[in-house]
Amino acid sequence: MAPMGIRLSPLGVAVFCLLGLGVLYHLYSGFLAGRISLFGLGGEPGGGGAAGPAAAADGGTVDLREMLAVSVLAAVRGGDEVRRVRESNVLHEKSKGKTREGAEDKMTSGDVLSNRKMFYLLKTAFPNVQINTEEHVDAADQEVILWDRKIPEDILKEIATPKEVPAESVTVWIDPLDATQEYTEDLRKYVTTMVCVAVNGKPVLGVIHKPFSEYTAWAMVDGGSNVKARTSYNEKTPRIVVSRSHSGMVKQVALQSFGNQTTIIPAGGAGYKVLALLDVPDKSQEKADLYIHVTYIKKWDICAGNAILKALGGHMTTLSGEEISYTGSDGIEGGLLASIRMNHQALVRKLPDLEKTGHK
Ligand SMILES: Nc1ncnc2c1ncn2[C@@H]1O[C@H](COP(=O)(O)O)[C@@H](OP(=O)(O)O)[C@H]1O
Ligand SMILES: [Mg+2]
Repeated sequence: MAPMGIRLSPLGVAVFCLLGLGVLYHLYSGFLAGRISLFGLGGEPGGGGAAGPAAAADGGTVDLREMLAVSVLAAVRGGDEVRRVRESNVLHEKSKGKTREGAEDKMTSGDVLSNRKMFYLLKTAFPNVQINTEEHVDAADQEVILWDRKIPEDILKEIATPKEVPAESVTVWIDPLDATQEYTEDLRKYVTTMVCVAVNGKPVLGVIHKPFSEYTAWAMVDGGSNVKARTSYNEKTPRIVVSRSHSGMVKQVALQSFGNQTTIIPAGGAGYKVLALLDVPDKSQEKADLYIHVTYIKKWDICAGNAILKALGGHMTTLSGEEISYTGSDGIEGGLLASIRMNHQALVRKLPDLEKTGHK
């Protein structure tokens, strides 16, 4: 029975309902915004759970062992995209512009889709760390890729304890498809996906994955690795692996420094060329004693290889022997020299000064 003396005005009911809807909308949009910031680009960490952000659990620190585990997974998942696109034969090849030397800087669906998987897997697991990646990340096309936080046995076996560092000291470098030029030419053996973690600009862990042979090399400085150096290298007349598509004057530089007996091996991909210096079981992998590059190159191309070489006692420096800092600008100007189990500084002394000789 309706209470006596109270009349419900239709206008009052409508205003009341609208107010109610407003309150509900406010609450719900706040909740949604919270979810988006959790998984979004650089949002504040929150929540927990199996796949919750690592930094939140430990007051702004991240465990490098966990970062290694998720980096391996990211390289493999990115590699699955790279392989899938290549096998579909629909690459949607585009030019991003030209390099300084005038070569086409190419991009394909393989680069874009691999980048999306790798970036969001790492960003979801570690929302507080800086991630620099070769390809543009489309914020309108976000993907939440949960990680189960399981560290694979081979990593646990090599690295027994967690290695915490402040999240703000970390810079991650992703190359979702190294050797894009060769990928478009269907030269599959050169193609890799790479992840590198630098701490205060120093490369500390690297992952290089070959999607077409499903081989993955990883190493952490002062941690462990699943790859090692070969037992011997030819320092006197080295086999030198160099770029086949961004070579500049590298052949002249190599022959001038190490003599005409030197064998030059042109190859695609900076990841492939670092693996050429190591003891890699993959049959499609050529072997070399040194890796030299003379033109400009980007840090996502070289950071993972630098970290792996460093972890195994090798070196990657500019041609004048300077260490490379993996913060700040995207690229390096001074060329590259990579070696392992050799006197690196003695090799540097054999090289000409590129600025003076104009051999870039
Ligand atoms: N002069 C240059 N300018 C820009 N990028 C360069 C470069 N030389 C090499 N690179 C990049 O470094 C990687 C290895 O090069 P190369 O195969 O010639 O040795 C390639 O990366 P991506 O394939 O990821 O673009 C290539 O584009
Ligand atoms: Mg690339």
